[in-house]
Amino acid sequence: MADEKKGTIKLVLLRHGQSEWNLSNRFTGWTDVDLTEQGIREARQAGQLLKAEGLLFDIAYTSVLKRAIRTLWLALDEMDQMWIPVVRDWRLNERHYGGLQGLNKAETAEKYGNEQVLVWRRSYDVPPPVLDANDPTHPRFDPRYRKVDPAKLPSTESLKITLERVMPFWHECIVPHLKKHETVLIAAHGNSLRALVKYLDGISDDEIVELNIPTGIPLLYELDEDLKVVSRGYLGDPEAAKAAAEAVKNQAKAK
Ligand SMILES: O=C(O)[C@@H](CO)OP(=O)(O)O
Repeated sequence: MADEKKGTIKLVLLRHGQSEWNLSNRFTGWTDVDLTEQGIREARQAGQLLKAEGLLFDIAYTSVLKRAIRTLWLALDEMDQMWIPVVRDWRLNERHYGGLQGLNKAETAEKYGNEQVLVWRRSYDVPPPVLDANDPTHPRFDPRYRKVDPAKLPSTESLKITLERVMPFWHECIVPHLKKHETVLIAAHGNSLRALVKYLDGISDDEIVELNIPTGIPLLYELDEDLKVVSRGYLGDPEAAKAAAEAVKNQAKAK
């Protein structure tokens, strides 16, 4: 239900709650791990914050990975809005982490150095090492992607490559709803959301290195008619959001 036509347009970006591989500190990417107990609590708390904000969503979008899908369900459940239309699309998936998927982040930093790992994790256009196309975990063997053009299925992705698949989905599928003044919720992942935030906030390729998105804290945008950002901010305690983003940043440091 559109908010008053003259008011700002509301968009919420929500990173999934803590996943099993966030807990074990492993590069996750397209690996379909579930939420931990803490992740479930985070998703429910996110729903409570959205409820307290009085948001009534018209449509929600998520990836085809269960940590984001379940986060969306739990948040919608808290708001008693499980009835809204939900679109799942692979283009909102986490960035594909290539050959790093499954490796422990701190151990990888010990082996290759903090700087190399920072480049792999946060540089704009340097992709991590590729995942062998014959590796059984390659997306081309996963039935959920059977209708995706195999040429589009990644073996690794930089943030730039991620952005290049997220943005067409944004323009084709999400923008038309925002233009109708609908209130939109996107439950996705650290790096697919970094790509969107980079675009919305006009963050440069260099500055994006510093941006980390915490799990399970809704980021509310208010947009004008041209979908330019009027305001943005995490719901709830701003200090908690800052501390959680700092913790994400420090996950991949050698001990
Ligand atoms: O492992 C991943 O897929 C992502 C998100 O958890 O990690 P990072 O924050 O290191 O990009």
